Amino acid sequence: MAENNLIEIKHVSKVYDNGVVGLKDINLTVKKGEFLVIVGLSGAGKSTLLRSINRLNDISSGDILINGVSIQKSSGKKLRVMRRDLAMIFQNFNLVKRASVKRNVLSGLVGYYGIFKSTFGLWKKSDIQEAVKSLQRVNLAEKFYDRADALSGGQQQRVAIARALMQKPKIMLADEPTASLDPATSSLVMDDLKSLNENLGITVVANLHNEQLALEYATRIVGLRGGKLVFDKEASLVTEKDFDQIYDRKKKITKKMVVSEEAQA
Ligand SMILES: Nc1ncnc2c1ncn2[C@@H]1O[C@H](COP(=O)(O)OP(=O)(O)OP(=O)(O)O)[C@@H](O)[C@H]1O
Repeated sequence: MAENNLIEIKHVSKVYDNGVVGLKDINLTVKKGEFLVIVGLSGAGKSTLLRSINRLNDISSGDILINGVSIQKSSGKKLRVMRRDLAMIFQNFNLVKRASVKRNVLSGLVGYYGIFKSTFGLWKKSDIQEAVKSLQRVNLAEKFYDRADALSGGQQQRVAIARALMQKPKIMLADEPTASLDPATSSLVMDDLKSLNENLGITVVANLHNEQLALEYATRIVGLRGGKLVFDKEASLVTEKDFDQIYDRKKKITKKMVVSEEAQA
């Protein structure tokens, strides 16, 4: 394993129990510190791939290594310890809506405390201080005692990021983190992800529908289509043509193109 390879996806395929093929022979390496964005149409396999990385999905063949260790072959305590390095945020935020922000953020420690202590809120003072710090990172410290469902969608997503930070992850997996948000709020959430990537050195792997956001925030972009990897490029090298391949867009015929094609004829 090269020293900087944090996630190695090797010949990964996934066939669901009903026969639907989610992923076909995916090979992908994510290096420490990258901000990798996965783009593709609905059904392209983005969620399947992301959920395979922390083994919320089992894969059908191939292997996935985290820091050189197969998560696919790990179980029990070893798997639980590996998962501490892998935080995840979701399109629907997945907060306990009737609970306070404080409780939601502290629940990010469940991988360290276990379910019992988390359920009964048996937190150490130092953890409570850490929760405040996590919320400060997403500029929401003043919401500590509010109920989660009293916050806007964007604020809830940022609380979800603060919760994820509690587990001190090396990798942040973000499954369509802005899909439920308006453009301005989406940028705030993406800014938070960028900040933890740049300031805390957390590697980010995010699924996004929005190609503009992908181009703006990613260091590298991977395109999926029908479960297959179509392109894998540094963000600055990704072209309109790359996106056309995965979004099935026809070449737009503009007046200017007709004139220039006529001139060439
Ligand atoms: N639990 C499941 N059982 C059966 N098929 C599934 C399951 N989850 C996903 N699929 C199928 O696998 C394929 C890939 O789905 P996936 O959710 O990974 O795509 P996606 O790119 O994340 O799409 P979206 O953006 O809509 O979430 C699709 O054909 C989908 O219908």
